[in-house]
Amino acid sequence: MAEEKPLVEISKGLNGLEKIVLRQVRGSSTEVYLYGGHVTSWKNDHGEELLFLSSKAIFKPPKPIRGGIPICFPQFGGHGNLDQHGFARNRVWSIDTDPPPFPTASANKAFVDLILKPSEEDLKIWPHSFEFRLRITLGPGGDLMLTSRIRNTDTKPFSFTFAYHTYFSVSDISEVRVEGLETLDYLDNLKEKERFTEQGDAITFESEVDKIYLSTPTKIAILDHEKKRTFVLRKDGLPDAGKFQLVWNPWEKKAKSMVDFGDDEYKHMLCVEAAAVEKAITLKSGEEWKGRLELSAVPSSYRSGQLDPQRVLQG
Ligand SMILES: O=P(O)(O)OC[C@H]1O[C@@H](O)[C@H](O)[C@@H](O)[C@@H]1O
Repeated sequence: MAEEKPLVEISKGLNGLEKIVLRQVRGSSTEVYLYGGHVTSWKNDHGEELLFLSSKAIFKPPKPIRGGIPICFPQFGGHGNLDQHGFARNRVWSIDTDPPPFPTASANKAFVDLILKPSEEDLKIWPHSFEFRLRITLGPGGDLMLTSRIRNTDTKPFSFTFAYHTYFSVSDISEVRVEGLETLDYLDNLKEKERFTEQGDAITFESEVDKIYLSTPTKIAILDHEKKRTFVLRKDGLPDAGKFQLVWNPWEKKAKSMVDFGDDEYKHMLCVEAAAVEKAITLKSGEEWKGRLELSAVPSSYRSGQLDPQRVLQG
């Protein structure tokens, strides 16, 4: 019998938008829309969804998709003249059929390479030529990796901010802890970016949160007690970017004000975003920046004390 191989399929998604489905032999899968270069689904070997996608998400340009992993580029949030979070998340990307060599081995991995180049219209609002290559990889064990390679193809330098705006699916936000950010300094977006220091143990949630943590470690864990699941987030090669981590949950009031978000859905999501925000990245002509995010979901028996979160962080 032929050996089973990971699969890469192109199909039509919602509203006829093109999507790519990556499947691993043990059952994990991920879906990526060309619209936004946007990962909308990531399932483990048991077919359980690991990312949050709003039931009210609007899969129609120019509205970005609510949930999954939006790519914020060339501007994070309102830090500039562009629309919130830049335009990469609401442009149609292409499949990159001839990507430059990739340093890591691809054996047994399912992956797809996407590319975004600015259109004439984009150049009017952000006058810099670039090539943004995004590789999305599903490892044999179901780990999801996103690698961004952004090249300045212009004659002049440019600067940008960036984020992987990852929406995780959680059973109940009040049962969730984030480990790895405790005792760090953060800027509070809800208090005009005033700087505070996180006190005490792991981060828990009981109201709206919109914080930019500074000088964060390369590994962070999200513990979902009810689901007995721990997400481990690793970021590599994000030299400056790796120092920032955003944590966002709109909570009840803001949720109600968002057209593409269910009133109660804030209970089932948490955004923990690897980002380059406070200090923009500058690329000279011909230079390339690379930022990688790796996500894994492991069963945790944290409640019964079998899994020490510190081991997850340091291991
Ligand atoms: O509604 P958007 O544009 O997708 O943004 C969602 C949120 O994204 C977060 O990253 C920001 O810190 C929040 O301030 C913002 O509300």
